[in-house]
Amino acid sequence: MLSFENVCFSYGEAKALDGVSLALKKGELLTLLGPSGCGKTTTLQIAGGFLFPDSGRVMLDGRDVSALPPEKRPTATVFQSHALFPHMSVEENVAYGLRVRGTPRAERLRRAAEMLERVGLDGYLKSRVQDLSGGQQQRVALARALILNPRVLLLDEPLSSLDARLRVRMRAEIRSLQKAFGITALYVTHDQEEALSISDRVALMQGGRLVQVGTPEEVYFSPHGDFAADFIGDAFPVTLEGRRQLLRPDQIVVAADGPLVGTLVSRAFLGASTDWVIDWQGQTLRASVPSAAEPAREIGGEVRFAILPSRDRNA
Ligand SMILES: Nc1ncnc2c1ncn2[C@@H]1O[C@H](COP(=O)(O)OP(=O)(O)OP(=O)(O)O)[C@@H](O)[C@H]1O
Repeated sequence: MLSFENVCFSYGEAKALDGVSLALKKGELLTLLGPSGCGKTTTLQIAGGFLFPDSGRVMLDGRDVSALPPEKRPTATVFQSHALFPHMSVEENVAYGLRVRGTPRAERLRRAAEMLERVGLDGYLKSRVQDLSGGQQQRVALARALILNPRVLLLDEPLSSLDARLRVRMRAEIRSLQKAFGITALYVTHDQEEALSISDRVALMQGGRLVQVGTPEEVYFSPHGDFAADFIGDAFPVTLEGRRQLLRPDQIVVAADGPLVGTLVSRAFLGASTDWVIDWQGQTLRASVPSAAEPAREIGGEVRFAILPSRDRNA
């Protein structure tokens, strides 16, 4: 479908991508995940034809598209800012790409209306985009991309301008639209929860390279190295029975009859859960305690807990 073959790219002297090889399967949603500056957006822009590789190739349906500009590629991009035209109505925004392609007016408006119905915005055809909510604008941006019938949909942090609640709702909507259309999608985010919840596979990046590519469960339960374990799931290192291990906060279970005894160093209330930092034999542990079941404890007081075995299949 879409693949990157040993793609390298530099902005002047600064190397942004250092040999990225990745193949998307037909109909899958693959997420590029990683910290700021790791090269996610650069990879997406190379897929969309906004940037061209210094070396390596981008293949789409078996064809080398490395040198093609965006309008010559069967891709469509949804940007972080939505990039909608504020002076145009919703239907004009959605029909825009068809207008550029020379589709007759009656047909493009018919298809725009159809697409807006599919994203749940029928009734808003004549609205001005600035009168819509953030979530509705997001759906207009999706409809505008999907109407072009792209082979691959590219999404660059499409939810980052929305508030936290709407982000959670819209990621489910994007996922269900992507499945309903059966479209292959490349999605960029720096939010690990978003990546785990929305993806068929996650590609974790660091410093312009791919660290690990796998299903959400694979990258969570079998991280390749400390960076992956820490970035996806906040793992921390502990020495247990003379062996270094990576634990996650949900493996530390605070319980009155726990076999291990430590000292509570600090706690941070997060709502549904409360993060505890526990000192245990000079080692620092982090526990995620369900707030409803949080025992009353003084900072500096004794804490009893158990450690759940790791589900890491490589451990
Ligand atoms: N236009 C540019 N000119 C120079 N350097 C750039 C430019 N755009 C990006 N870079 C650099 O290239 C590297 C990769 O950037 P990129 O935007 O792909 O990362 P990212 O993972 O998408 O980060 P973010 O999540 O912050 O958007 C970074 O070190 C960044 O500083």
